Amino acid sequence: MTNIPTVLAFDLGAGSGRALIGEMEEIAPGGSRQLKITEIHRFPNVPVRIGEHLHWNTLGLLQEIKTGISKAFQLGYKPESCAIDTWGVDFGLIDANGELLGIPYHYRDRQTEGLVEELSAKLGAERLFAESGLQFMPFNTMYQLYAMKKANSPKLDAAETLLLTPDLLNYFLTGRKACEFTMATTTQLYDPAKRAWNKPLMQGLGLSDSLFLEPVQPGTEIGQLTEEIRAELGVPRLKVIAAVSHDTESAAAAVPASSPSFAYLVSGTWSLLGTQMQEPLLNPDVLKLDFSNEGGAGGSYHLLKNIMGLWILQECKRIWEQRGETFSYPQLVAQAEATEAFRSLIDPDDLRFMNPDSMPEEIAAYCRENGQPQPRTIGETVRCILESLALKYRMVLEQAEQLTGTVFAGLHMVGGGIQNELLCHFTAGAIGRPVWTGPVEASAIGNMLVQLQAGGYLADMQEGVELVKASFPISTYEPEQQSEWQNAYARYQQLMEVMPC
Ligand SMILES: C[C@H](O)[C@H](O)[C@@H](O)C(=O)CO
Repeated sequence: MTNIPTVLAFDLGAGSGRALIGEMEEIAPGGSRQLKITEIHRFPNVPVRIGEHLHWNTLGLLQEIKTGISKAFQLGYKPESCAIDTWGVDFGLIDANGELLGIPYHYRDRQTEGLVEELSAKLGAERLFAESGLQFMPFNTMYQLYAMKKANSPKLDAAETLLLTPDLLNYFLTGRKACEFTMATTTQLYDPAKRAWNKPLMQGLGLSDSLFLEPVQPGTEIGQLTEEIRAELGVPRLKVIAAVSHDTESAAAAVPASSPSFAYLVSGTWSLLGTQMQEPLLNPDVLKLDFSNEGGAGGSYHLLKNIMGLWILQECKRIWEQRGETFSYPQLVAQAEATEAFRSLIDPDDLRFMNPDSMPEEIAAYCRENGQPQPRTIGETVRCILESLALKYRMVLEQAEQLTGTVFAGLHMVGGGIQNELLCHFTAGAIGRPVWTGPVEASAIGNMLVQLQAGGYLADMQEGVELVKASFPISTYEPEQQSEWQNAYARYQQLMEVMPC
């Protein structure tokens, strides 16, 4: 019997993490191949508040990763390698003895409030953009480090190395420190034009430039599981590979597009809407429209925008549950469907939605302050969120077209958010073009493709995309109710003029 190439992917999102096995099966001898994915472990990712700060439960996440590795072997799989992808920007600091200093901050921690404005005034927004290519988001690594600097954090003085979350977890697994390229590009301290760390900027902020390791490309072997972990788990040798470690870009690498130039939306806690480029786009229009250039697979760059995403709905659901009103997502969507269309709209990217004490009340306040009826029911609130997201997607899609001079035939949506079919319908309606959805597990699949390529089973990532197309169904949503969506978009544009993003 021939061995089926098997890999283990860990995909960690802001709300939950998953371990999935990927098996590349030959469906006819010498013929076409398919990727079969099996989820073997799922765990919540719950941030922890200590005093005034919000942190990740990094050690808990490591423990869940170890459980995922154990389960893989207990279930009889023989993965050749494993790899981890996570959200961007966050990090741990390692001291001279190789130990973690403190507990990594969560990107929604409030320590960076006001720092976008402060650093733009101090250094110039133009310079910051030209040298990072990034959207001005308060949680970018640069602002987090600057907040620590301003607070005289002793951790910064004691730190020898900064490891971004996937690199940190890889370090715990292997004892090897590395910095993966796509994560490095989310820091705002990496210069995309020079493809190098921005040491003058680090020095200007009072940060030690030796904190940052030379980036490695996805597919690089980080090392083997440490002897200690193998003994603890009772598992054989296992290679740890650098994935496209930033989950957004991992998902983008798995978009089953047929055209070389396509627009995608990675839908989850965040909505990341963009398109792949070969080189970063760093002109003043990109700065004005506040887009990001983030590193992707194969050294590519992606022009994209972070949109607040389903976080707004997740937070409402959490608050309603606290009040004893517990509904599943399908139940929430059913309530939204039964309400009046386009009653009230919000700008999902207003920073007030970043981490408010009560999301439903924040939405109601936004509507009131903008002369709109405030949502009265759960269904009305959910509808307001989903319609507003869809309209925002149209705005950002059109901006991406304007910046790249490309007209996109439709939008590929991937990630967990595509399970919300109403959002997919609304998106097709809002953009007035087809929406193609799938696969749900795009980030984990992108992670697997990198491992399969590193193992020599795929010639390149394009062959990986063909594998995705052969393996996972795509659903199509056609645009409907076009005059209603046009009117809503006109209203939405007016709202954006009042409160620009
Ligand atoms: C901080 C955000 O999570 C990040 O910028 C975004 O790109 C992401 O990684 C979403 O998972």
